[in-house]
Amino acid sequence: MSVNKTNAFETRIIHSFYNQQENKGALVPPVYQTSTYSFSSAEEGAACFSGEKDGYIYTRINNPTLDLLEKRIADLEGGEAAIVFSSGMGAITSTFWSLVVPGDEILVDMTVYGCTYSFFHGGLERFGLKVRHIDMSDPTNVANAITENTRAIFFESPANPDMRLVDIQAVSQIAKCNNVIVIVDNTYCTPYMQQPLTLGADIAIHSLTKYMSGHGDVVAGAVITTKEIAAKIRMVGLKDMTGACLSPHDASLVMRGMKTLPVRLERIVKNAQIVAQYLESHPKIASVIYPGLPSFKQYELAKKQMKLAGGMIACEIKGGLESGKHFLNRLNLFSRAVSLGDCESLAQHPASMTHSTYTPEERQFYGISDGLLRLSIGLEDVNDLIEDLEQALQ
Ligand SMILES: C/C=C(/N=C/c1c(COP(=O)(O)O)cnc(C)c1O)C(=O)O
Repeated sequence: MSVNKTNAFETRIIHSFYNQQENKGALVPPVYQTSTYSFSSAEEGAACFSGEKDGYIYTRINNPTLDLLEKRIADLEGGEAAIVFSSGMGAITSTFWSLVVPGDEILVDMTVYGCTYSFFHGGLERFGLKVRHIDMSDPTNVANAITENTRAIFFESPANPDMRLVDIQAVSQIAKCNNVIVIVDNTYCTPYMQQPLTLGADIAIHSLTKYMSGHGDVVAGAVITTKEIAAKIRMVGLKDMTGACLSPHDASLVMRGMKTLPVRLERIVKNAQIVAQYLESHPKIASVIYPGLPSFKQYELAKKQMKLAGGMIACEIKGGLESGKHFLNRLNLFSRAVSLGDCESLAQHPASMTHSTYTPEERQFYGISDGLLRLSIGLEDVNDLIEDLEQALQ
């Protein structure tokens, strides 16, 4: 079976870059669960370390199982190369530690995942970088904010947890004119729904923990970009700065989960649309933020930029924090859990959980209200999900 670029996404995500007959006929790629590799001679070892010869040196740097996952992910995102990591935060930190130096400035959208926020303000700023948050929902704000020290622009679209979108193509065009790199965290969408690199971004980042693996059983991350930037992130960020390498076994779990990504997302999005419409019509719900609703502020951009509206819903319950907690505590089918993109539907309270790294003043400023809830819609029967929400809203 040989699969190539002419095959569809759904076919490539299952088969690409693996030949069964070259692996004793094994239907599923063998897992190279090894930490290190032997050399046939001292000369070969030296040649591998010097880069004269392509070869495997040590699994923190590369590994055949990790290679296969990296090739597949790069292909799916339309990038030249990819590196995988032991977490999404490993991907983010390895990327920045490889590319920035003290004095550089980074422009960040108003809202990002809590630990990413902590890394920017508790990590990069501590080492002499300037981190500025701007409202990237209007690309002209980006153009007006760039200075000669601006090195990178970072955003999530949709953003965790308030679903803000950024026009990737518009911001990438502005950045390119100013020689600034654009880094997009594409965790909420996956390449099935949105491909930032084909829209002009330089680097796409994933928490593979989420939709890509999709079964709540692995923590992993990935970066997709050009061969040149990937080599730098691998040999500096991964190898020396963070060491955040992915285990070959966990890489095989990610590849197993990825095989069903298209069908999982198609069903998840159908469920999410029905749940969002139900919540929007409920008298106890103050607001619902979901890209598939015409009431979504950036509905036109969502339709233009995203193949599907996604599985994440943000909503505000009337009565703020207390009624939000009451609602969460009454859920039976939804799991009260952080993370997202699993087969199981999850519900959490950003202000006290995933975004508790923000101070109350910061949450106020960045629009993460105390009453905001985040739902990750899974694969359960949608009537069962609605029934659980209905009884929790009593
Ligand atoms: C508990 C984790 C949550 N998120 C994580 C996350 C990461 C970081 O990814 P690892 O968790 O390091 O794989 C990166 N980028 C985005 C948009 C994310 O949502 C959560 O929100 O619930």
